[in-house]
Amino acid sequence: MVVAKTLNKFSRRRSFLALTSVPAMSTFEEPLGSNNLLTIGLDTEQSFSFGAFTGRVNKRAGSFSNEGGSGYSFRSENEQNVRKALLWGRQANPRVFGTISDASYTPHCYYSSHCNYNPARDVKHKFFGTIPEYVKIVEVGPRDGLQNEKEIVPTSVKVELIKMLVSSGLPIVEATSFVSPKWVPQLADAKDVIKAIQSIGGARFPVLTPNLKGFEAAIAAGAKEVAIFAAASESFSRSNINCSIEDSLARYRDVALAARNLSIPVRGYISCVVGCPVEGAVPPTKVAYVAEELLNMGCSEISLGDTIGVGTPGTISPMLEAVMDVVPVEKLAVHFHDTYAQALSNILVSLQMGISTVDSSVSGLGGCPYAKGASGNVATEDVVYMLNGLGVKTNVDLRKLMLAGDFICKNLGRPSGSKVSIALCRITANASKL
Ligand SMILES: CC(C)(COP(=O)([O-])OP(=O)([O-])OC[C@H]1O[C@@H](n2cnc3c(N)ncnc32)[C@H](O)[C@@H]1OP(=O)([O-])[O-])[C@@H](O)C(=O)NCCC(=O)NCCSC(=O)C[C@@](C)(O)CC(=O)[O-]
Repeated sequence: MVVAKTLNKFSRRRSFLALTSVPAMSTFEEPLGSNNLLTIGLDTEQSFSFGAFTGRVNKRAGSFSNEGGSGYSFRSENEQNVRKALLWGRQANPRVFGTISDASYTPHCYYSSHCNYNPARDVKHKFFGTIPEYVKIVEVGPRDGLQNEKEIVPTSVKVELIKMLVSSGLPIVEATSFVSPKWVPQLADAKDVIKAIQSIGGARFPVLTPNLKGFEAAIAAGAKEVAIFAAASESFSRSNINCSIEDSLARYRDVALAARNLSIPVRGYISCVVGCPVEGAVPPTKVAYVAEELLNMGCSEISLGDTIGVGTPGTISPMLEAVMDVVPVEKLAVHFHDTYAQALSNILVSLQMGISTVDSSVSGLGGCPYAKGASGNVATEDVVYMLNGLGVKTNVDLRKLMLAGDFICKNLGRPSGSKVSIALCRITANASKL
């Protein structure tokens, strides 16, 4: 009810960007949007290749035979059978925690379809017409994702991860934090990380700075953007940064002023925007208060963090509504942890309310050291998949992103926290058995 009311209000108040065109599904890892389901089978010829094997699709059986010997690819005149073989074949197969390699998960593995007439567009417009055409994804894996890791991740691995994330098309990769190494030992190499990524072009690399000391160290190392992090809960503020909300805002005013003098953009975070591990529910008015303070001190963007992942669309939407009364929607970002599997629903409702910046972490890495029980951030792969399904542009290449996820998961010795990544690895493994 609250959500519906909120959305109606937004529909009336804002001139939303309509999704006038739906991009053709160009790769088989793309989700099936409603438009595709209704227009399946429109193509005349499809091809699918995996390295060096060539086979032919048996239309009736939905399988294919090797015809090229040395090759590994197949071509079909009938999209429907290929799609069935690839997309539904996974259901019959056992659970596979496949790993991705350049050879098996290859850029030249493709599957195309073109939709000429799309009767689903009206439906899409009705329910999703308020969603922005482009969403900026802020990748927080190297910072939020790793800060809680017990085993120290080598600097070289962090740097390689950042490179891979940038090469997937992510425009912003939060690289590290200039915080006390006694508090967050994992990020004690912040200076080295920033120095090592200086030559990487094509993305921005903000870093967290809790005070002037951190800010000065970050700038000296070569950081060109910083983020400050307040909380909407008094208890969390004290456990995270060892001071009250008011004291933190005073510190951050100093940081923001120093940043302005150097023309350094400052992002502001607010943690515990709907719930706090100590205090429980957090009222939207408190979040709005901190957001306004951060805006007034000069933050160019304010990221609203559901640190312990307890929010649902029912609590996220009134919180957003309160914040939007004091901060322009284009300056807001959402930052959801997925503890209760609510993150994608919360992102969807945020997009419907006009938010166009979403934080996420590759492979769902993460958790705050000062929020007991908080699990990882929403996985970037899952966010990209959902946005692809909605026809929203991100400019992120899902395959390259999955390679980055695979790289860091192997280094951490654990499976991916991205459901999309796990599912697509299964498809790849199945396809390679065909
Ligand atoms: C904020 C402080 C520094 C206060 O820490 P403190 O102990 O209150 O500070 P202090 O001023 O008393 O200094 C104590 C020692 O720390 C040093 N120090 C002081 N500042 C720095 C600095 N910048 N860099 C390096 N060293 C520093 C300082 O020099 C001194 O060293 P000593 O004399 O004992 O050798 C500390 O509490 C801290 O570092 N906390 C880390 C908090 C953190 O990183 N939390 C995780 C990130 S926030 C988050 O994850 C939430 C978010 C953003 O993702 C959104 C969401 O999910 O909701």
